[in-house]
Amino acid sequence: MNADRIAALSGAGVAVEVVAQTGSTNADLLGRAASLPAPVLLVAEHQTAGRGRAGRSWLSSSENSLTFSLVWKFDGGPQALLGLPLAVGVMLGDALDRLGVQVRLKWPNDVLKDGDKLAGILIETQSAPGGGVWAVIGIGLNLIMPDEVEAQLGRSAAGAPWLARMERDVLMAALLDALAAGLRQFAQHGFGAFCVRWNLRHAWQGETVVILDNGAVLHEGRAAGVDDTGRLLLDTEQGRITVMAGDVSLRVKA
Ligand SMILES: O=C(O)CCCC[C@@H]1SC[C@@H]2NC(=O)N[C@@H]21
Repeated sequence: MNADRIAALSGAGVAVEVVAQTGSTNADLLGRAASLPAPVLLVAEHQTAGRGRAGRSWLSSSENSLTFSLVWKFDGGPQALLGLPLAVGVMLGDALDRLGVQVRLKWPNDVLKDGDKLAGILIETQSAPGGGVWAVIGIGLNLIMPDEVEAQLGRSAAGAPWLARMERDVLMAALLDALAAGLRQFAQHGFGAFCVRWNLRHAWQGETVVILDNGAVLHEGRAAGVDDTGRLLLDTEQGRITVMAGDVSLRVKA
């Protein structure tokens, strides 16, 4: 992939860097955030220590996935980022739709294609000394899922062969444009500007789900979308509750 070409194809005005290999693009940008004057996109052709949500690792194949992080500074404290991971899911969903791949979203921020995970989003943050907060938005997109990666994951994951045939620089520029426009909108209006679109893409709307914490079931109920701060609404036997954290899984029928 070519950084100059991605920057030229994109209208986002964001600095672009491409490296052949690194441990984790998120770790790299978190380490540099304090010295960055403006947003930077870092793309890695290969990651050796990709990080996933909840301390998990992120496995991907070099040839068949896109792994990148975008660092963005927001005014305000951590509150300003409420719902950001979900909003990024909407930005990706809209961009992928335009590229001909229909996706849905699983709370809090997985991108699904035909029920399997197509992309994962990991946002890590750091306070800026003079005020504000840096968000490092890391995205791993599976273009084609090779059998050996699926075997290591222990589950099936989606691929998007149509995207895999696209020129990588063109695909990356399209995603960068969607993210930059979306992040500017988020900075002004917060998750409220994305909530309706998230709910329209909700993969498990009305389905009976369980909320898990380290594998233990915390709640069970019907998924009813998210509120305007990004919390999952769950209709349980005791009434509606809001869920702030955890993994959601479809209930396995007895
Ligand atoms: O667990 C998840 O679903 C989130 C996965 C996020 C993976 C991406 S790949 C690029 C960036 N760098 C990392 O180390 N992780 C994110």
